[in-house]
Amino acid sequence: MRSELESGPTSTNTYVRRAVLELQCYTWAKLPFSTCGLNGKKCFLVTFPAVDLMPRTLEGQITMEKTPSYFVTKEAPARISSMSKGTKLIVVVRDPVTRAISDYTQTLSKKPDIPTFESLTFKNRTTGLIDTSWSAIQIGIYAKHLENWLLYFPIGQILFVSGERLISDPAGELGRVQDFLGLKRIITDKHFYFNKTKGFPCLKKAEGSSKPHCLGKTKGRTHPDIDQEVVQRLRDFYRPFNMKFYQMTGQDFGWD
Ligand SMILES: Nc1ncnc2c1ncn2[C@@H]1O[C@H](COP(=O)(O)OS(=O)(=O)O)[C@@H](OP(=O)(O)O)[C@H]1O
Repeated sequence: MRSELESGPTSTNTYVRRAVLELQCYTWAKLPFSTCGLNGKKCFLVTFPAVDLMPRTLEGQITMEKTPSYFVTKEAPARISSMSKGTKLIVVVRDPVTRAISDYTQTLSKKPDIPTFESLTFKNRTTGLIDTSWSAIQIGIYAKHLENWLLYFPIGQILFVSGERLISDPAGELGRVQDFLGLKRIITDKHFYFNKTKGFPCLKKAEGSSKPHCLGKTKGRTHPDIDQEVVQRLRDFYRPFNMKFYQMTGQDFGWD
């Protein structure tokens, strides 16, 4: 079985699915590698007994699975590697400060009573000590998570997609994804238009339809205003980790 795993915005998955339109594409958007206690293929099959019933991935087909939390799940690399060492991994990353605020905004939309972003950020506001145990902060330490993956996968088997460029140059970024997956470049500039109201690119035509397709209502939520001193403190906190991440991936994401 040849499989690809993707961690990051759901819509990237949608775009990739369009890129593999001519191929058969299965998507299992569940958590087989992060939630069950067993290893590798066994773990996958326990969570997905139906996998046995599915046709095998044949030449010319791609099997995809998409779960954002894999990238930060300690057990995921070993489990995935033990199921299929050749799995290609795609991770969408964005500025960790914006990511933290976005994460907080999403939680706030579900639980309006949570404390402020500023109070959750610090262990001690006076000393400026950041609370790295808060998941919104912890997830953005990409270099640390990547170290864990590199114990099981070579760096060339992981593609890092820039969340920022996915907005400013979707076709360019999707071009990299198509190349990485060994696909013909089907998705190009002509498939997108920029929707100013949404602030995101949209597909001119949705899959199997003649109508445009934009991101859903829950994407691109307005972020709350955060105290600029706190934002600066977070920028300082992430800088060394970002630099290490650029070094490890050989890509400058331009987050400073
Ligand atoms: N295509 C594309 N390009 C750039 N950015 C994108 C894209 N799709 C989703 N997003 C942004 O990613 C944030 C989380 O999105 P998702 O809800 O899809 O992620 S998740 O799969 O639920 O984790 C969310 O961030 P916020 O805008 O801060 O809420 C999305 O807007």
